[in-house]
Amino acid sequence: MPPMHISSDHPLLLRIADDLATHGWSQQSIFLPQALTAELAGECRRRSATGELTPAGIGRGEQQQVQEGIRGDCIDWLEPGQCASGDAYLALMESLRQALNRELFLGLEELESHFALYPPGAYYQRHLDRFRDDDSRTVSAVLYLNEAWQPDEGGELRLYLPDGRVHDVVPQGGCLACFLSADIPHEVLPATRERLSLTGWFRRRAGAPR
Ligand SMILES: O=C(O)CCC(=O)C(=O)O
Ligand SMILES: [Fe+2]
Repeated sequence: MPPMHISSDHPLLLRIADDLATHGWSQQSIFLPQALTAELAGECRRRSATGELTPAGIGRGEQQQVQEGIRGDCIDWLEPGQCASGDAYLALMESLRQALNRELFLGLEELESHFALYPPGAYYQRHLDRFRDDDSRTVSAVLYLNEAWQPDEGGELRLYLPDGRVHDVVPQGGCLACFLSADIPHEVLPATRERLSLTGWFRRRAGAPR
């Protein structure tokens, strides 16, 4: 993977900041170069094949439970230094973090991200990404890793917008969906094929004023 750097004043990142400020969400259909998307998809599949992905839980800490009736995906956290494609993604997200802080004064301090795989038929019921006992998740950013997703394969991310409308994001490879974690309820609809993503949350210090 060639080293990739996007400066924090790249127009794509400024557009995301502007969308978040104006609407609370943003969809960038061509966010990642195809080669990087393919490498990240390969890493997600590799982790699946070696059993590194595990059923995702609901909630935090000791209250965490696996409930397939609420969410049916398997996940594995991405840490720096694990793979070149992951590091390239983290570098991009660092530029996005700097852009959001500079443009929107969000005070985002860190990113947590995991690979996710939804088997066919799996879904994630409507929810908010902010935990009741921890308000540090501020911006959610979901990157899709699915090559040539067809419109009839389902698997949309359905956003419930503040104005009462819904917006469906097709999980097409290279597409990034961002939204304010506390403000936009959303759900993942079931798909007829395996659905891969890399989901990140920019966090502020827990307890910081909104
Ligand atoms: O994969 C998606 O489209 C969204 C996943 C999600 O909502 C979550 O992991 O909290
Ligand atoms: Fe979510």
